[in-house]
Amino acid sequence: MNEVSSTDPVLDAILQSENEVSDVLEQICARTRAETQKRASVKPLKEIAEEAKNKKTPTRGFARVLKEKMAKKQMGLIAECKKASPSAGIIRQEYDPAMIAVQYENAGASCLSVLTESAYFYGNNEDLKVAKEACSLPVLRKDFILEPWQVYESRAIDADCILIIMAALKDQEAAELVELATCLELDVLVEVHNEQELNRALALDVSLIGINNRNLRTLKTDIAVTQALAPLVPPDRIIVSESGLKTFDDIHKVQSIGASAVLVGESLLSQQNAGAAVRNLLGLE
Ligand SMILES: O=C(O)c1ccccc1NCC(=O)[C@H](O)[C@H](O)COP(=O)(O)O
Repeated sequence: MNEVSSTDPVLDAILQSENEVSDVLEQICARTRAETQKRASVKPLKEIAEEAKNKKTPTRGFARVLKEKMAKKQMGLIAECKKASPSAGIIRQEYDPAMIAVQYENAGASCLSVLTESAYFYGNNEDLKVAKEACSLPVLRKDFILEPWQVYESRAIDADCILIIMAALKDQEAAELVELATCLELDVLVEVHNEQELNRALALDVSLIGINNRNLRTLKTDIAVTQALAPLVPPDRIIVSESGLKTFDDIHKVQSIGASAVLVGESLLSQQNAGAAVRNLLGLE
């Protein structure tokens, strides 16, 4: 779905190479690294680190809210804002993340997820800022976090939580990003798709384990991934089942096998009324 062209020679080279790489995750990560390098040349690490450290407002406690839901045996819903995705194409032609955030919150979502990746999801940092300002929910910055620069940036743009994708990182890189995020009071959702990634994730000092039902190489979703991996997660971690969840039955299924929260985007956003979609999904109407 990558329709974006650039006037930057480094990005142009990446765009050209993307056509030769079949793996979507690799393509997104290559582009994200190039973008981050470019942005870091405009705003050096020292400067973005200062911005992050100077943030006076505390984060909203993303993991805390999900823990509270879990303690009450209620399913936590992380409701996602995104204009588009590689698998779905454009989901919302008229995309208003602030309005969607309000609808999600009023309908009973526990947390928000906002895509900030631009080339494949048509998101940006402003989307996160306006969505956060419009509601009182804690917000996950949904992006491909590969560099410390992006962790500082996440705090600087007022994210409460970041996503770490094990398939995109080496163990040491993941551990360093988690440590930095924790120092900046950001929560971390660590995403896995198979047993090997899960074992690597469990070695990290994080409470939120995201089991992605989507294979990021083929883009296909299958709830059987949560079914297979959830029993391997120790009870002191919070399981978030992610992607491809559409119905109350799906939610019930993953809850019955140990998921305490779900991350849902496309099935909510593809309905006209995102609030009604949340209530239906949670079995509230
Ligand atoms: O959704 C994609 O096509 C995709 C492609 C490549 C990397 C990540 C991708 N999605 C990210 C996600 O995991 C979802 O945004 C999230 O879990 C919500 O999934 P859904 O409810 O299926 O929109």
